[in-house]
Amino acid sequence: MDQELCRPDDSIRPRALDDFIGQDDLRANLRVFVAAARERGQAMDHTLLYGSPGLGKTTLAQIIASELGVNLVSTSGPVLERSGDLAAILTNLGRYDILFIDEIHRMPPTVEEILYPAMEDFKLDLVIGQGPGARTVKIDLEPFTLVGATTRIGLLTSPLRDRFGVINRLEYYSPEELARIVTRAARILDVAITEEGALIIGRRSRGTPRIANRLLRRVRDFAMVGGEGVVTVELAEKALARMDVDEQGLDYMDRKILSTIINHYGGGPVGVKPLAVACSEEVRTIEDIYEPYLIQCGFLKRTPRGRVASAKAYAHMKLFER
Ligand SMILES: Nc1ncnc2c1ncn2[C@@H]1O[C@H](COP(=O)(O)OP(=O)(O)OP(=O)(O)O)[C@@H](O)[C@H]1O
Ligand SMILES: [Mg+2]
Repeated sequence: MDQELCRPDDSIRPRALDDFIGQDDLRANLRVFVAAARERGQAMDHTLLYGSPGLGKTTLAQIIASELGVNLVSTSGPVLERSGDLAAILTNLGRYDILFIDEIHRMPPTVEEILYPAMEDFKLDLVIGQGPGARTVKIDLEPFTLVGATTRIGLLTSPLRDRFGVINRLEYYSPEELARIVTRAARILDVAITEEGALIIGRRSRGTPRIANRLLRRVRDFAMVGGEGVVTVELAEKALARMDVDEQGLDYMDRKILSTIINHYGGGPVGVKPLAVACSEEVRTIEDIYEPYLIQCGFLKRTPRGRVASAKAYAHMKLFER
């Protein structure tokens, strides 16, 4: 229990490609790339994974390393403040290791520049000294694979993007896939759940495994306290209603965004900044987390003049008027 509290994701995070549910095309491709790299005895091509938060980018990076049988070294864009930070990591990589850089779009330009020769030729250009006496030395690196992850592919510079051999987009999951993910997690967490109960959670998880797993944990609490211990349709529906998650999987903030556009801005268009202020939320959070799903479901449209609520949004929000 303690361990679960500290690292809530670890026990249910899939460890092998076979346990990873959904993203079928991507998974099939990765299987080929991994097998080919192993067969050739080379580092796998640099791989970029992009998609909304919680769709499995970090999980996949770990799986790639374990399928290749190599070490994974993890860091993230914002952590790499100076080029020396990245140089230290690169020189310590072992042969064919995976270097995972999360939020790679947030790497400072000076750090990004030393990544180019490292990715291309497995070389590091180090500048030693300062001023007129400064000189560059080239250091050979072990062949490695860079796995980059980002929620914002549009913010990647093109020189960086072009150096990835493989660029993969993670899609939202279907309710059925999410139900399978929930069923698998329930088995690991020792929660009894019916097939239909899992589908209810799957339908309301915004296409996102991380949310599905989080809802499962909360529904489990309701099943244990005051329930029969089994997650049935009735129990799942009751628990999700208590958590303010509606039938479309929208939560309080999603509905607040829609109702703000409809009631304060006549349905839009409204810019994301005033919208964020009106909702007391950060622009980035709205852009990265809420908007993509609202757009995907057809509740929201992005136009050059701002965000617009769709007819579907009006119909959905009517349900909440009293
Ligand atoms: N395909 C999948 N099958 C089963 N579980 C999954 C799958 N994808 C993700 N998960 C679960 O969802 C959780 C979130 O996944 P992960 O941390 O890999 O997302 P991410 O894309 O890296 O998100 P972020 O952008 O926020 O870093 C994981 O702990 C894992 O348990
Ligand atoms: Mg991640």
